Amino acid sequence: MAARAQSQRLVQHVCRSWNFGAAPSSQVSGAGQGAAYGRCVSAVRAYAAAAGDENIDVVVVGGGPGGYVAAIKAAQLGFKTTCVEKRGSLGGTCLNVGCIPSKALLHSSHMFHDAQHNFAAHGVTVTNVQIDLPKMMDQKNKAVSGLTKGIEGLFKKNKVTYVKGAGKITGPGSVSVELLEGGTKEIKAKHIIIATGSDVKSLPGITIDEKQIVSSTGALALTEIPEKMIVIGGGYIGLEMASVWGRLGSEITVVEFGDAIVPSMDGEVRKSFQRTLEKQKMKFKLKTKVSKVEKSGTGLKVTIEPAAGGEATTLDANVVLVAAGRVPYIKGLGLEEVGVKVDKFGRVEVDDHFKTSVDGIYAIGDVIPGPMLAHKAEEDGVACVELLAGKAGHVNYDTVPGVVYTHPEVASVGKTEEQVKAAGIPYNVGKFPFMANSRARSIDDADGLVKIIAHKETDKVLGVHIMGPSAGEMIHEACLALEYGASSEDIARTCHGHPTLSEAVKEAAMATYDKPIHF
Ligand SMILES: Cc1cc2nc3c(=O)[nH]c(=O)nc-3n(C[C@H](O)[C@H](O)[C@H](O)COP(=O)(O)OP(=O)(O)OC[C@H]3O[C@@H](n4cnc5c(N)ncnc54)[C@H](O)[C@@H]3O)c2cc1C
Ligand SMILES: NC(=O)c1ccc[n+]([C@@H]2O[C@H](COP(=O)([O-])OP(=O)(O)OC[C@H]3O[C@@H](n4cnc5c(N)ncnc54)[C@H](O)[C@@H]3O)[C@@H](O)[C@H]2O)c1
Repeated sequence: MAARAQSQRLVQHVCRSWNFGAAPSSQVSGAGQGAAYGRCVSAVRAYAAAAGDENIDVVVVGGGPGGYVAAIKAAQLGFKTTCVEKRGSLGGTCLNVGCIPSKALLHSSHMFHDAQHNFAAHGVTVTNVQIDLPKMMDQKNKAVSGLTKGIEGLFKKNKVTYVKGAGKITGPGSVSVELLEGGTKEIKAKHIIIATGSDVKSLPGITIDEKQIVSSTGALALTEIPEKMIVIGGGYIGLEMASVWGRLGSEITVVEFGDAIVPSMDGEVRKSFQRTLEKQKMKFKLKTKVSKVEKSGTGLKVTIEPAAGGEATTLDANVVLVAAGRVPYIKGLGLEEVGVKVDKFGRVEVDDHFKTSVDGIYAIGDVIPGPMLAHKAEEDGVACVELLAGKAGHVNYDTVPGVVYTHPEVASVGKTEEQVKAAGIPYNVGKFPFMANSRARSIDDADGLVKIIAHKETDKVLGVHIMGPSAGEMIHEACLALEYGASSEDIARTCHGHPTLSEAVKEAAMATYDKPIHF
């Protein structure tokens, strides 16, 4: 605040001394003079902006979960920090067009579906359940704007300078920002952190218009419920958005190139998950690719063919969602000019201290290798600035959980059974179904299981996979177990509250090294 007031006084002083009149608000002496003063203020401000900020310790390019968390942590560690973001709001993909709006719509659509199909079994009768889509979207937008503004508040609280504009690295220690309000700003800093995230992977022959042929961004803002929706890609985005629109009444077909949905998931859990989604009326076309999407009247004609090649067929749809993965976003950053190396997938190459190939330039989050997840980006951000501060920052990518927020949710951490087998590690498996869990039965939401994989000789937990209600909340005791090198017996002998869904984790652990009680 003091710096701002000081610069305000400086601008007034320069304009008065240049005889452009007085500040119109304080000493009004004619419209002409006021306008001249205004022009002078703008000119001096533009000059000051172009002259730039010196003596910055850390400049973070990108204000997503990686970038904004890195900026806050850097400021907390005593670095003079600036964060450059070109979107016009903080929070990146996650808060604006990713995690948050998708979870808002998943929750709203789940409530609608529950009211229609599940309330009656609990003796709650509701008739004529309706969807007010604009209101549903309003609630989503409110959640997004509240959270993005909250980050601006955190920046103020932690004294992070927020520069709105597109940053380009012009050399080690130099970032030139094309300001959203016009003009440019030069920033000189000791350390530059690239946190520019990722963007939708486009597919040949398919042009996204964000109305009928949409990426996740368009799928989060449809103004009508499509009668038929084709989802290209049976991964995280595909299945979450398919759940949203399927629950609201769309007929869903998921076209997946691979021979299974969510390829990173444990095979047994994935099979069970697919069966559950099929019960929810989702249709799957595996080992299939979409080669073309054309407009046909008011709808779309979608050409599909076997992934391995073969005869093409067509499907009709009102909306096609392209959800075949995301790619790192480095457009306009000037990486090639400054010599920052990227790998063949376009990811910025970093060492285990987040250092790029150029001294003083670091990278974190979706733009570097590793799972493209918000919590991983945040951990990268914290570890990166801790290392800059001479501390021991580290992220263990083997214990980053993955959660698909469908219903039931699927959450996992560590190795799948396939991975353990392929690595030739001797192992035990323990499983426990939610059908045998008293809490799941009492709330009539018992689809799914907990599966634990532990080393056969040491009993050390290697992987935990949960499909069930609130799996995304339950997975964290497994993350802790993996972080601390716990055994399945450690989990089993830990007292769990009753009746809770988490007791299924305890029982699965009992089944891993011994026997469960309730199954
Ligand atoms: C629909 C959807 C749902 C998702 N749901 C989840 C979920 O539930 N859980 C989860 O963990 N992950 C989820 N993700 C993934 C998650 O959003 C990303 O992993 C996370 O946002 C990555 O954070 P980041 O900071 O690396 O990048 P981003 O969040 O992409 O942020 C990068 C920011 O940098 C800005 N930027 C880019 N270039 C420049 C430049 N030159 N100058 C200034 N600014 C620039 C961009 O505008 C952007 O705001 C989801 C993604 C999508 C698309
Ligand atoms: N809940 C969450 O944490 C969450 C939610 C959404 C997104 N995300 C993140 O965003 C990233 C992107 O999500 P996504 O679902 O787009 O990617 P994804 O990698 O999860 O899934 C993409 C799927 O598309 C398939 N595919 C690829 N090319 C294809 C083609 N031509 N035709 C048909 N199928 C094809 C792949 O085999 C894969 O199954 C994810 O990697 C994830 O990290 C996370």
